[in-house]
Amino acid sequence: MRIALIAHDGKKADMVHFLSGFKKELHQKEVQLFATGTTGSHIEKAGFNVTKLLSGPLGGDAQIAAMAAQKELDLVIFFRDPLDKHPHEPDVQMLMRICDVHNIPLATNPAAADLIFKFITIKP
Ligand SMILES: O=C(CO)COP(=O)(O)O
Repeated sequence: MRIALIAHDGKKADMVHFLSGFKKELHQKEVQLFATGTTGSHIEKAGFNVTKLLSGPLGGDAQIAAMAAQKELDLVIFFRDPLDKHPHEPDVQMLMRICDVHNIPLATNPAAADLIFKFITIKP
């Protein structure tokens, strides 16, 4: 299971908190985590192994989108901050569009991500 993790600045703490609730599941060797740069640093500090890509505003969202388009991801978790502005909003929209084009599951808030993780982890 290849999972991409992205969080806007106002949601990075939520991302770490969310992942901490699934520590055991996420440490299984078949789970591979990818993240945009700064999100990845936060996740790493919380004790997870994660492949860090570029920071979002520098192209990280676009890199994740490229991976999704090439079927290199099974799930994208993107905690967006709907109350803030982002200079790379076109990249954000592009990433979500690519997920829909290629039918990649995309969770944009902790409640949706929680449902997906619970579904995945109870499956054999
Ligand atoms: O900007 C982002 C998503 O659009 C996230 O990028 P960072 O993880 O580098 O902050």
